[in-house]
Amino acid sequence: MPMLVLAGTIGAGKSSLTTRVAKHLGTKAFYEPVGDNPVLPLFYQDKQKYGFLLQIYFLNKRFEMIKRAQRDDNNVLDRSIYEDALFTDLNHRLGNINDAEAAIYHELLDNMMEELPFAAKKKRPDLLVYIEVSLDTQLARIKKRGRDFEQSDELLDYYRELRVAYQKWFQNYDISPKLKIDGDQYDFVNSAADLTAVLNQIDAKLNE
Ligand SMILES: Nc1ncnc2c1ncn2[C@@H]1O[C@H](COP(=O)(O)OP(=O)(O)OP(=O)(O)O)[C@@H](O)[C@H]1O
Ligand SMILES: Nc1nc(=O)c2ncn([C@H]3C[C@H](O)[C@@H](CO)O3)c2[nH]1
Repeated sequence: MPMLVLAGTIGAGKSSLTTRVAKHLGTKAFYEPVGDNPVLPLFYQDKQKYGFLLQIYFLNKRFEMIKRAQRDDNNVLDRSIYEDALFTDLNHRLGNINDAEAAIYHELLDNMMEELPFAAKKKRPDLLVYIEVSLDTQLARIKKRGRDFEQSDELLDYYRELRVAYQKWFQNYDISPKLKIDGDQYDFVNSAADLTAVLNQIDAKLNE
């Protein structure tokens, strides 16, 4: 049975699709910590003060999640460890994380990756599914979901930068087979037909 990873920017639909793909494949779903994350609301209030701490928080949780998931060899993960580094690099570039913090983060990440069979490519994901959405769709979904700390108009530039960083990252991603899903076109949350179309694309890619 496969190990799938769902990737995409904030509000792209990863958690929603993780649930549906796991159900479809009869596998376990592993979610990113959000509601119980004490650092996330603080980060959105003061990115420079909490940027590094948030990256360490997510890296630690991600590592834990991958280790749990690997016990089963049969699962769907909401976001990849590779995207954590994308967030770190973007926040470094934006000045929210300083040079020393970025260097420490990457050293720690390398050390941790050596402990994962994942990193040795023995156990990389069988498929990375990237959901791409336009900025308008992303903003509409963030609004609809309604997490308070993600609503400020001041975050518009951050969301814009993140989207561009994601596009480049996906283009260069070569660690496993990959598939892009058009999250504007397919409403896999409300339309059964759209969900089937997306699941068919995933099945076809897994069977390649
Ligand atoms: N394809 C879609 N069509 C319509 N609505 C969607 C779609 N994907 C997600 N949504 C809605 O958009 C909101 C965000 O979705 P979701 O929480 O799955 O995103 P996410 O990528 O996991 O976000 P985050 O990175 O912030 O955790 C939810 O309200 C969800 O119902
Ligand atoms: N700065 C930062 N670094 C990360 O590694 C990271 N991973 C997720 N997030 C934020 C995005 C959503 O608000 C929310 C849910 O994805 O958490 C992150 N933010």
